[in-house]
Amino acid sequence: MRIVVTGQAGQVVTSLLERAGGEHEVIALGRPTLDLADLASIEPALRAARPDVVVSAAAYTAVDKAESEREAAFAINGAGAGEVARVAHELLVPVIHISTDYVFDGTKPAPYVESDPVAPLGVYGESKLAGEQAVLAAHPGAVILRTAWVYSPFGANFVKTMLRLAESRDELGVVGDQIGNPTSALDIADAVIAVAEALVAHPSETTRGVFHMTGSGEGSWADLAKAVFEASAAAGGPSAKVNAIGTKDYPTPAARPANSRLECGALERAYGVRLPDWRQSVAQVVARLIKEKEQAA
Ligand SMILES: NC(=O)C1=CN([C@@H]2O[C@H](COP(=O)(O)OP(=O)(O)OC[C@H]3O[C@@H](n4cnc5c(N)ncnc54)[C@H](OP(=O)(O)O)[C@@H]3O)[C@@H](O)[C@H]2O)C=CC1
Ligand SMILES: Cc1cn([C@H]2C[C@H](O)[C@@H](COP(=O)(O)OP(=O)(O)O[C@H]3O[C@@H](C)C(=O)[C@@H](O)[C@H]3O)O2)c(=O)[nH]c1=O
Ligand SMILES: [Mg+2]
Repeated sequence: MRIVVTGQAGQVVTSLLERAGGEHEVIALGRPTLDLADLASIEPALRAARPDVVVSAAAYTAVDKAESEREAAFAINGAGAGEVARVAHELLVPVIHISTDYVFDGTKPAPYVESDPVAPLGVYGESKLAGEQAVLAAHPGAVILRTAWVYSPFGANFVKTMLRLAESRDELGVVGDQIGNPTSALDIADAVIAVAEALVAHPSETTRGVFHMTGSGEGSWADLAKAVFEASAAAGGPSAKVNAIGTKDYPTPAARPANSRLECGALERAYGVRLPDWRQSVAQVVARLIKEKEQAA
């Protein structure tokens, strides 16, 4: 199977390249060949790559910066994502589009299901919601996978930020009143490949639409930071004391949902896919990061 994925060095695209193994071919299409902000670049790039399935993983992901770059966020996450889906439909191949927990406002006192009303708090979430709508309008057979709190050995993410901060600080204040489901991009890659295999092998037996897909188990950002330092200390890496603080004590340009938890049972029922427990995956990623850093030194 030829999996064509948007983006070049992002966490999910890099994880797909690593996890596809010898079994599937993964072709990563990034700028300048495929630029989501340049709609005319998308069709020729996707056509030339001859996909069996398209994974739409590239996005404008700078949550705070998006507040002052609304146009760029909407061009990339809204119109760009819609064009990727339109071309996939024209090429008669399935599209798997990655979206986010930030489409919700976080006021629900329980994990969100797919049919819950969306109400993004910031520009990033609004632009990703516009993308979901554009993708579904352009490709009626699209599968949208909403994930959350993504970390990996690659790119920029909260886990790597915590390890970097611990190099120079003994204590860190981390918000304890936003809860969600930390998700390893490597686990996302395994799940996306499984969904892609089903879509390509048994298209008529698959359910399409929106699915939630996060790591199993929940926690706050402070819990995630603590898990990072536990794993880091065990592997001989840096650690810091985590002080759980309130959202009000960590002001940011973009508001974030207090409850980001996503209920993922529908994906398991439709595709038999369930992601591992987040603590186990965090420990694996942190151990790898520490080991790679030692080897590089
Ligand atoms: N990170 C997270 O915590 C979460 C992410 N998501 C979603 O998951 C998906 C993957 O995220 P993740 O891998 O973490 O993203 P990253 O922030 O790691 O990488 C973003 C990717 O998008 C690419 N990109 C950005 N702008 C453009 C553009 N104009 N044209 C083409 N490519 C572009 C980047 O390109 P380049 O390789 O050139 O830098 C990069 O490959 C996204 O859709 C995101 O919205 C959902 C929930 C949580
Ligand atoms: C670095 C840092 C962050 N925080 C807080 C700020 C924020 O509330 C929370 C997470 O901060 P970040 O900016 O790393 O995370 P953020 O960029 O909001 O992460 C989001 O990215 C997008 C792309 C998504 O789709 C979401 O699912 C989510 O993963 O932690 C602290 O409390 N202390 C700290 O030292
Ligand atoms: Mg960030």
